[in-house]
Amino acid sequence: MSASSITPIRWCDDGHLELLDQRALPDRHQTLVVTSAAEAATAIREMVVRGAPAIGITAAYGVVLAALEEGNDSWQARLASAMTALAESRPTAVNLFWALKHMREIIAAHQHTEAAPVAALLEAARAIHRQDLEDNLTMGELGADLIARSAPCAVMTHCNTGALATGGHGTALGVIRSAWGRGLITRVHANETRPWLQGARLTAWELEQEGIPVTLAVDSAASLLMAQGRIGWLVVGADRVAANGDVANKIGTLALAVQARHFGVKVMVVAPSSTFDLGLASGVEIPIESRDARELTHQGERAVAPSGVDIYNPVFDVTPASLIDAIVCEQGVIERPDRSAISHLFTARG
Ligand SMILES: CSC[C@@H](O)[C@@H](O)C(=O)COP(=O)(O)O
Repeated sequence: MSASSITPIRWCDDGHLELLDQRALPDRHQTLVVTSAAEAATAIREMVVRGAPAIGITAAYGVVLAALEEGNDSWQARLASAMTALAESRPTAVNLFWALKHMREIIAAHQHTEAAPVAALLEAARAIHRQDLEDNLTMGELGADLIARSAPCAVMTHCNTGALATGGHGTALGVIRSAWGRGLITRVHANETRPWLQGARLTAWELEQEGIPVTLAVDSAASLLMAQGRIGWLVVGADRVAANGDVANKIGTLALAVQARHFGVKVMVVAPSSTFDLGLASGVEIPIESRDARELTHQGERAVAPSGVDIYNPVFDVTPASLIDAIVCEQGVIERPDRSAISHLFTARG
């Protein structure tokens, strides 16, 4: 499978969704068939599909599945309850709520039709999927232009922000792909990303598919790599960007940004406009997901912590805007992000 053919989400015209099961990667490539909105919500919750844009796209197709379902309730009631279940699947990535809002607008426009507006909902879900890929390609070029200022250099990335996490190409990994294609990058340092290992299992795999040189290291090696002057840019994605430019992303991003500032490494956040939540004044308002203690206490079936130990397992953190050099969005690049720069970008572009 080449990187360009990695397709984590596929709508099938007989009315079901196929998800590449990311829990089994990199050793097994298995597909999960999803036939209802409830199954789509479970797949998001259980990380069959993950990454902010991919979660939003899956939720949009989940609404289409609900429209295709049959039952005694009105289609309006059925879709309302499906959207509640989808909205409860994961709390941090705002792309999920953005996609549901979009689908809700389609439903509102067809409120009085007798049957659920399946065709219109499917077209909307497909458009969200397509647009995400287009946005990633745009951001890839914009981000690569920034890297060009210090090229050639090695970059560090965290978590997985590639084709697996999006409609294709990727956000931060999309910038890395584009920059590699332009000869601007010498190597990618991927952090393993404890505890779920998105960096080891998914990012290293995606980069290897494409022949982009990648070195995998434990998360705690990042500061040493930066101290040795081996990293030009830290390039990460986002799950939610507040109106003042604070960024929620995979746990560990905050520590990386602090270290980067200390060692003079530039920090780039790559996020489409669907990841911005301009209704939140700052990052303290972003809901942070905590996941199961077992992610820390076990490796597979083996216990690696004493039974019953108290566990703290937040899976995102918030990096203040002051530690970010640039946010790359498909609408444009925001250097030294703050409230006024963000508001200017979105008002200028609509
Ligand atoms: C394009 S992806 C940006 C973020 O969604 C990514 O960095 C991330 O934190 C994903 O977290 P995950 O818990 O794997 O869904």
